[in-house]
Order: sequence, then structure tokens, then C-alpha cells
Amino acid sequence: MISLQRASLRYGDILGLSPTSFHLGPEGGITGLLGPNGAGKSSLIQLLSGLLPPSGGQVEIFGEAPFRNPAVLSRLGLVPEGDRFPGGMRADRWLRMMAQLSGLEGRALDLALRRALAITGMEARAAQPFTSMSKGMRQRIRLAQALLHEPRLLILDEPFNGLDPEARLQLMDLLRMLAGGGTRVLVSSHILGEVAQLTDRILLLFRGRLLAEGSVPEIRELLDRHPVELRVTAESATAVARWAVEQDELVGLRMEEGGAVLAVRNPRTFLPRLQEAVVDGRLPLAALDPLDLNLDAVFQFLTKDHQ
Ligand SMILES: Nc1ncnc2c1ncn2[C@@H]1O[C@H](COP(=O)(O)OP(=O)(O)OP(=O)(O)O)[C@@H](O)[C@H]1O
Repeated sequence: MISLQRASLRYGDILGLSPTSFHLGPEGGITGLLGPNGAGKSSLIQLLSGLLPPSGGQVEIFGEAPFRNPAVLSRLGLVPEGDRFPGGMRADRWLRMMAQLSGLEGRALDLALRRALAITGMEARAAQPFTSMSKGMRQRIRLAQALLHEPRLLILDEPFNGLDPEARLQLMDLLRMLAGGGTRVLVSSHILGEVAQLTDRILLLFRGRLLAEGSVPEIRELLDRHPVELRVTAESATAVARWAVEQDELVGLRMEEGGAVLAVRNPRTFLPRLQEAVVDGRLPLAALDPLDLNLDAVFQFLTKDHQ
């Protein structure tokens, strides 16, 4: 259903997405697009939803290029990032306008509107202006809009941003329900905990690159296998080196003035032991700095919000 072959996106000199390839089959279910700010999630979503053509390579949705392609766009629903609406306008009037823009009219339009509002639980409240709605309600109206034409593929860009916990859970339930009904859902987030609550199927983006594809445990394992470089500053670098070489995780050691650089695998098991040794007074450590900043940033965001 979704296929990318070395698809990339440039904004002038800036590379938003490096050549990226992956394939997602036609079955329903939820896929998480995970990555910190600037990872390239929105760039990928712009390509998938046909808002921009790839700068190189190919993007195919339902077997066709999505850019300006009504055959694809009529089967795709998009909830873009952000929270902008025409100020005092009533939500149902805005939805009606959007439905007309997507070619619906008459009875079909009324039915589509009623159906989308029923799915999102907004029937009773859609006659309100946007200005009197909570962010969670506005988000559901945005979702209703994306569902008007009953898309087979629904793409949401950071839909949980700014929602309170209750609205977040309600939106998750809605997405699960849609996926259960056969819609393929692609949802982006910078928080692993959010994505992990919805799905185990993850595309991990980082600095415009697809870093990994797999389940949460697979991605964690992958990162654990990758050595991380840590610079330790210590009064006695030899004492640190002596301790470090006894640790199974150590795969490299470089002595330098005032300390050493350690290359370690499985930082999740290594770091607590290092901390314990420092607290017990066995290691005279003054500072610890990760050198492999790329991996460290990924590692931190992967572990930080995981429940
Ligand atoms: N319109 C644009 N013009 C120039 N550079 C852009 C534009 N949009 C994105 N970029 C750059 O492309 C890279 C990827 O950004 P993108 O918005 O796709 O990431 P993201 O993962 O969605 O992050 P965020 O959640 O912060 O939007 C970043 O370096 C970003 O600064």
C-alpha cells in the first residue's frame, strides 16, 4: 500500500529526508512514525500525502505516485500538524465546506458528515464555533474532516501534541477502533511511550534518515548492540580504566589527558553499574559525557518516555 524507493525531499539546500526506502502492506493496523524534532517526520508525511513531490526516488501509495493525484488522494485522509481554524466559524459549517471541496454533495455529503461526527463523538457539539472548543475537541473535528471520504489510509502528524491525558486516551481509542475496522493508520510522534501504547510497528526516523524499522523491543535491541562512546573525566584515569576493562560491555578504551574514552555496548546495563561504582566511592569520576551524540540523543528519547 505504501512503498518508498530511495525517496528524498530537499528544501533548497536543506535535506528534509535522505533517500529512504520502505514498504508497508495493505493490511489494516497502526504504524508509528517515531523521531525527535527535525527528524523528517513531517517531510515524509508531505511526500506520502502528495503535498510535495519527492526530490529524488519514488513514492507510491496504492500503486501510484500521490503528488497531485486525485486517484490516491481520494483514498487518503490527512490530519496535519498544528491547530489552525477559521476563527469564529462553526465546526459543522467548516466540515461541510471541506466535504464540498472533496467533491461530496447532497445526500452523500449529509451522510458523510453524520458518519464522521458519529465516529469522532462530536455530533452533539459540532454546531459550536472553534473558538469555544477545547484542543481535544478541535483535534476530533480535524479527524472527522480527514474521515469524511472514508479513506483507507489515514495519516496523522503529531496528533497528540498539546492534548491533555484524557483527550490523548480518547484519540488513541479512536485510532484503535479505526484500525480495527480495516483502516491503515500512520501516526507520527516524538514520544516512544505514545507510539508504544498504540502499536509495536515502528519506523524510526532520525536526522532525515530512516534509522530502523521494527518493533519496540527490536529497536531497543538494535540500539543496545550499537556501541556508545563515553568520555570520563577522573583524577585517576587508570583507576577508571582498570574498572572498565572488567566490564563485559566495554568494546574500546582510549586513554587521554585527565580521563579516558570508553566505547560500550548495552549502555542500559553498563550505566547503572557505573553509577553504583561512583556512588560507592570505588570510581573517582568527575564527569561523564557522551561523545556519540547522535546515538545518545536517539537513545535518550527512546528510553525517556517509555513506560
Ligand atoms: N519548509 C521548510 N524549509 C526548509 N527546511 C525545512 C522545511 N521543513 C522542514 N525543514 C527541515 O527539514 C528537516 C526535517 O524537518 P521535519 O519538519 O520533516 O521534521 P519533523 O520530524 O517533522 O520535526 P518537527 O516535529 O520538529 O516538525 C529539518 O532540518 C527541518 O529544519
